Amino acid sequence: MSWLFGYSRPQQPPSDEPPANGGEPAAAAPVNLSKAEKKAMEAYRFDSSALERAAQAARELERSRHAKDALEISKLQEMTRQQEQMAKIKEYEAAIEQSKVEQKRVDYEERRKTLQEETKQHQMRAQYQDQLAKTRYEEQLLQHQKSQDEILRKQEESVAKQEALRRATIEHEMELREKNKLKAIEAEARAKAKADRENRDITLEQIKLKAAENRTTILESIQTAGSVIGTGLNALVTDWDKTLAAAGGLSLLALGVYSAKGATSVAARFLEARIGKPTLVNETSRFSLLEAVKHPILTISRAVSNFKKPTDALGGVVLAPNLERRLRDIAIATKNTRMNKGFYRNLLMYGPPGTGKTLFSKKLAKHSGMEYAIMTGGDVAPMGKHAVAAIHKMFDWANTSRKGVLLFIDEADAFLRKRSSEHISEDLRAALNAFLYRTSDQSSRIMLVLASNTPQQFDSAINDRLDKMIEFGLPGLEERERLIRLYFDKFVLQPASQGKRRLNVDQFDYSLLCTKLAERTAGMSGRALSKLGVAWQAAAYASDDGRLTEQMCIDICDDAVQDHRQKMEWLSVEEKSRTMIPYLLDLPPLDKETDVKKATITELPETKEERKTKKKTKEVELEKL
Ligand SMILES: Nc1ncnc2c1ncn2[C@@H]1O[C@H](COP(=O)(O)OP(=O)(O)OP(=O)(O)O)[C@@H](O)[C@H]1O
Repeated sequence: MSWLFGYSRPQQPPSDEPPANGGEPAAAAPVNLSKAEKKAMEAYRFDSSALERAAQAARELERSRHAKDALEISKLQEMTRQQEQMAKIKEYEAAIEQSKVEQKRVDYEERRKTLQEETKQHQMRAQYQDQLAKTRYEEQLLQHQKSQDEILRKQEESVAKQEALRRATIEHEMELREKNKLKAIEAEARAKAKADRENRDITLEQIKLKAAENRTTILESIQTAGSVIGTGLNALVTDWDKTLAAAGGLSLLALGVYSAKGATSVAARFLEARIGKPTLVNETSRFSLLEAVKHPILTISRAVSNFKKPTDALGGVVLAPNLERRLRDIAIATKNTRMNKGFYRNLLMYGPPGTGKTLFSKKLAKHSGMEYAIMTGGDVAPMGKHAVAAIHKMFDWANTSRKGVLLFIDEADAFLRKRSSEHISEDLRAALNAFLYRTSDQSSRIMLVLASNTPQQFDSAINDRLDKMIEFGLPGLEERERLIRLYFDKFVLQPASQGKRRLNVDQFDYSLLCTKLAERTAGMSGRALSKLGVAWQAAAYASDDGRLTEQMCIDICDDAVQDHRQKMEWLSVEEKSRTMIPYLLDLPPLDKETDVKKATITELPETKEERKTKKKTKEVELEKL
């Protein structure tokens, strides 16, 4: 269709020739014009060729058969173009709307950020104000505390002054009273001496009269008694029947008295062996009628616990793993011996005090279904010549038990020491002999457990009777930690959790505390650690609100450590060298300069090298001693 409007045709250069259709020439080119004139002419020239071509086309169209169609097509084209224009307009409108939405979104985002920033600023300001208020409050508190302290200090000072004044007054008063008293006594003595001196003759006369009277009374009584006995004897001698009757009566009376005495003592011994508890036995799990009458509640509770299932022999006893293994074997063997009615083996337990010897022995008896009896070696010597009878009585009593008795002798070295020793008395020697006689054979009724801190003092015959020797050492680091946990739980956590008593515990890491305290308590025995638990409990009860804090635990532990070290220092040289060398070597030295109380829990423990050097130094010192 381009031909219709002629825009696709190549443009004809303007020519001077007349057009083919005979029309007018476009313009007559002026000839011989200067350049400037030509330029001026160019400005007014109009190219009419396009119009001409359009007119030509219109004419051709008029003549053409398809003129109408062409017009329709051009109309359609125009409409299409208009629709395209409309679509574009819509697109532009949509783009405008889109840009408006985008603008709104950006605005909203801006506003949100601004709001956020404002909130943040507000928060920061609030926090800062809060911080300021806190600081101000703390300062006020501090100020208040200071003033309180100052008041307290002044009050204390004034009380101390008053106290000093009061004491001085009392002392002065007492001094005066003492002086007055002395003066009174002196005056009294003087007056008495003067009176005595003046009444000397009268007093002497009185004494003489009294003595004469006494003499006369005694002489008269002797005369009367003599005459009565003489008359009686005279009558008896002269009458033979009376003499015989009197002799028979006296003999019968003597026989009656002696036989009654013998029968009573036999019956008493029999009853004592079955009902009572021998004097040498301090503690026993065995039922005794006398004990039941004396302590009924204790006896009932013991009887109830005896009916319970046998307990673990090592329950609640914390020992080194090796020792635990050995003791477990012994417990199993003892239980089987009892069940099979075999012969018991005698044990020796030795080691420093408070390491669980007695505790384990009791548990062993309970675990094996036996009864136990505890005696102390130190009780034998004071009994003197009665010790032999007491030992026999104890063995008789033990032999009457059907369950079997674990006879635990604490401090056994006190009476089972070497017979050749000069320090042993005759009575003690006799007691030892009696003991040796009663233990000469293996027994299926009595299991002997000797405990001693110095087993090297035993008589060789005693050593011969021992089947197993077990050393109870001081607890190591791990055992100490277990012990501390055990007693912290027993004495603090359990009563606190029951809530019956007035005891609370602060929130802190108990486990970490136990670990740290174990490091500090080197050289302390199980007994010392159990006392630590009791001390914590007591401190909590003593506090105002019944609350136990971490710092209280640490302070109490430090005190105990300090006391323990002091006790170790007090041990005599002999004791140190004889019994405690292996255990003392493990103990860190006591440094009097450092106040353990001030030390904090965060202190680093000694290094291995330091410990070794200290150990060596101590060894050398002990050797020198
Ligand atoms: N190994 C341990 N495990 C748990 N508790 C222990 C241990 N050792 C000691 N104790 C605590 O210490 C207390 C005293 O212990 P025990 O009487 O058994 O010591 P011991 O070795 O017989 O001392 P001693 O030679 O002075 O008689 C026990 O009742 C227990 O509370």
